[in-house]
Amino acid sequence: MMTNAAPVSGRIWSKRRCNASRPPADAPIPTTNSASSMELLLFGIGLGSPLAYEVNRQTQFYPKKVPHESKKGIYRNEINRRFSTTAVEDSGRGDPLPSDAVEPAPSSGFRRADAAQASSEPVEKNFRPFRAIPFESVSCYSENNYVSTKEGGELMNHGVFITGTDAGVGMTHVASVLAAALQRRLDENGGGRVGVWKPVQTGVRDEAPLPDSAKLVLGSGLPIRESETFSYAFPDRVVPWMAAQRIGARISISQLAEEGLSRLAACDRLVVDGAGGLAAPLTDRRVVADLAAALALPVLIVARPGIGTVNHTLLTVAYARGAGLRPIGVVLNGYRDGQADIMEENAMMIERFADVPVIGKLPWLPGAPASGDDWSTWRERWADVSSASLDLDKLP
Ligand SMILES: Nc1ncnc2c1ncn2[C@@H]1O[C@H](COP(=O)(O)OP(=O)(O)OP(=O)(O)O)[C@@H](O)[C@H]1O
Ligand SMILES: C[C@H](N)[C@@H](CCCCCC(=O)O)NC(=O)O
Ligand SMILES: [Mg+2]
Repeated sequence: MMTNAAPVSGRIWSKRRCNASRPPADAPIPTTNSASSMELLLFGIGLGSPLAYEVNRQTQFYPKKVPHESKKGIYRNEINRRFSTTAVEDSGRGDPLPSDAVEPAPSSGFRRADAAQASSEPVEKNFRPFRAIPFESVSCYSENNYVSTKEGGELMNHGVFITGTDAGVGMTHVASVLAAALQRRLDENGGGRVGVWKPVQTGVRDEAPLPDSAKLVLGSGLPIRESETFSYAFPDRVVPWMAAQRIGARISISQLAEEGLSRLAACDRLVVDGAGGLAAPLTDRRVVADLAAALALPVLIVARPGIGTVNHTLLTVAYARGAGLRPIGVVLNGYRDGQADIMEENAMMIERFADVPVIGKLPWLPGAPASGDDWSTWRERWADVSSASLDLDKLP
C-alpha cells in the first residue's frame, strides 16, 4: 500500500507569500483577454465558433510561433483542447481522480483565475498543503487500454514522465534525445509513433531562450508541431503555480490529466517533460508528482553527475515513491572531463541506496544550440553519445 507524501509544498509556500502574490479579494472579475475567461469561452463554445476565433485574435501573445497566447502572458494552448476528450468520463467508472483532485468546473459567465478567490471563505482557509494522489486511485484508467500491466501486476502506462533533482539538470535535453531514441526503436520494430508533451512551461517570452516545447521538437527531430507539444505557457521563469498566480491564472490538473490520457491513447510512447522537480507546485494543492500519478506514468529522474547528486536523487526517489510513483531509472547528465570516477561512484550509491537503476550517463556535449537554427548537427552528435549510454530496455 502506497502512502501519501508529506505536505512539503505547504511549508515551502507560506500563506504570507501566497497572499502577497494573489490579486486582492475584491479585484474585479477579469473579462476578455484574461486567461480564465478565454478558457471558459473556449470550453463552453468550442474552438470552431466565430466567438472563439475572436477571442483568439484578441489574445495573441507569442504570435511568431503560437498564435493564441495573450499579451498578459498566458496561456492555455487551445490547440490541445482537441486532446481533451471525454474518454475518461466514458469509462463508466465515474470520476477518474479523487474528488478533491478535480478542480471545480466553471458554472456560468466569467470566473476569477482562482476558485479560492471566488469563494466567500478567506483564501487562507482554502489553502491546504497538497496531497499526492494515491496510485491505486488511477486504476480506473486501465479500462481505456491506456495502461499496460507490467510484471508483478504493476500499473504502468506506455510512456515516461521525465523529472529531475533540480531545475536546469537537463530534463528537456534528456527528454528530447529519449524521444528520438524511442522513435528509432519503434521504427526498427514495425513502426509506431512517439509523442512528446510539455504540460506546463514557464519562462516563455519572445526575448527569452527557446522554450522547452521548441527544444523538444528540435532536439528530438520528430515530425511534430511545437504548438501541439505544450498545454500551458507562462511568461515568468518561475515555479508553474507562481507563474500562473502572477498573471491571475490557474492551472487545471484535472484537465491536464485528461489531456495526457488522450495523448497517451494517440501514440505508442509518450515522453512527458515535467517542469522543475516532482514537488514543484502546479495548483494550490497539487504538484508535478500528482500529474505523473494521474497519468500512471513511471518517472525517469535526471540528475547531475557530481557531488550532491546522491542526496538529491535519493530525496527525489523517496518523494516519488511517497506519491505512489514508480521511479524507473536515473540518468546522470552532463559529466565533464575528470568527473567520470565520481559519477561512477555516485551511480553505484544511487543504485544501492535507492534501488533504482542508473540507465544513462551522458557527457557534457558543448555546443547546444541556443536558437532555432542548426539543430541537426547537434541532434546527431547528441543521439550518438546517448545511444551508447541509454538503456531503453528499462522503459515500458
Ligand atoms: N549533456 C549536456 N551537454 C551540453 N549541454 C547540456 C547538456 N544537458 C543540458 N545542457 C544544457 O543545459 C541547459 C539546461 O538543459 P535543459 O534545458 O535540458 O534543462 P532542464 O532540466 O530541462 O531545465 P529547466 O528546469 O529550465 O526546464 C541547456 O542550455 C542545455 O543546452
Ligand atoms: C523555470 C524552469 N525552466 C521550470 C520551472 C522550474 C521550477 C523550479 C522548482 C523550484 O524552484 O523548486 N519551468 C519549466 O520547465 O517550464
Ligand atoms: Mg526543461
